[in-house]
Amino acid sequence: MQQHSTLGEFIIENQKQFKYSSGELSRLINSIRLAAKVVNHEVNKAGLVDILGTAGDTNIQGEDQQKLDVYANTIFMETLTNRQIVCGIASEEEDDFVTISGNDQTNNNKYVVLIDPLDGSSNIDVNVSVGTIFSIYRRITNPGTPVELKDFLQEGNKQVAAGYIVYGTSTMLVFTTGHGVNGFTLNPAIGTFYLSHPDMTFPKDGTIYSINEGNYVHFPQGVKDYLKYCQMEEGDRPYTSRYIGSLVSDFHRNMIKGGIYIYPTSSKAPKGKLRLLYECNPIAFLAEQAGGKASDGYRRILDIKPTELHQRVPFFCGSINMVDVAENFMKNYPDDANY
Ligand SMILES: O=P(O)(O)OC[C@H]1O[C@](O)(COP(=O)(O)O)[C@@H](O)[C@@H]1O
Ligand SMILES: [Mg+2]
Ligand SMILES: [Mg+2]
Repeated sequence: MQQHSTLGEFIIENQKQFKYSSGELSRLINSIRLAAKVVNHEVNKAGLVDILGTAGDTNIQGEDQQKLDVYANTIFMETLTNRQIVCGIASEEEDDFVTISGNDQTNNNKYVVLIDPLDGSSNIDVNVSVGTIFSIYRRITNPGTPVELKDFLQEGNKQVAAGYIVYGTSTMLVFTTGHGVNGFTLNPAIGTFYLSHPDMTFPKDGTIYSINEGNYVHFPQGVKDYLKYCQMEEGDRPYTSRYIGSLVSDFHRNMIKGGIYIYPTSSKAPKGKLRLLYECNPIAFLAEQAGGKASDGYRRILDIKPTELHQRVPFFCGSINMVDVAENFMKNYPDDANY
């Protein structure tokens, strides 16, 4: 007999904790749960169906869209649109934000969602775990009026909820509404998410670092110095290098075991690679809610004022003591703070 509470039960039990709890946020998280199950079903049989490889188009960031990027985007967009629970959606795979309006062209809903439908796209074809990342804000324009860009360009510290789904050895949905972080594992036999990881907490320290060292020559000096520190024979070092190449999966492992993930600027990617609004902000919110830390090497990610929908920022995220040490190396090169 299943002892764990289900995600549905957890949402009902904790709804009163949700900011402005009127049931709308619960319905929204429930819809994300539904879309996650549909995408999970397709991910699991990738290789048997025509879902591998590129879709033939590029997104606004010039990346070749994978078929699963497009599929996951369609499922999340349709699921959230059809249920009339959001007033706008921004996605990695959509050039501009999408306004969801009712039959009367207005929308009285309070929330906007920003989403990375499929994270870790380079791993889809090689059967390595991938994910979905979501971030939820309360709109700042008045309900009933058209949604505007400013509803999406809010600082990360204004998020009302954020989370990810990892499609790995098991499928998990991990999220926060600002009251800690909880993880739910999908029981594929009955299609139900169960609370398997209550109150997830980032170990203050760890011995894992995650970075694409293939870009080493392009890294800022502060990052090179930190990597040398990680690899020195001293105390609990050298640390172990682990890099899956899916932000969600690397973050998930580091949150459980302790570790740091870094995607810095480089001469190839002057502003870094990861997108502030639907990758860094939601992951940073989760990290902080679990007792970890997230910055761009200098500033708290959640305090960065966004200026563009698809803007990129450098990302340092993980165990608080490890991020502190990495930042101390970056501080030696203050000019690199102006990326
Ligand atoms: O291959 P690289 O340059 O190391 O980049 C890997 C990083 O890029 C990403 O794949 C970017 O996300 P998308 O796959 O959603 O575009 C991260 O998940 C991952 O951490
Ligand atoms: Mg991504
Ligand atoms: Mg993506």
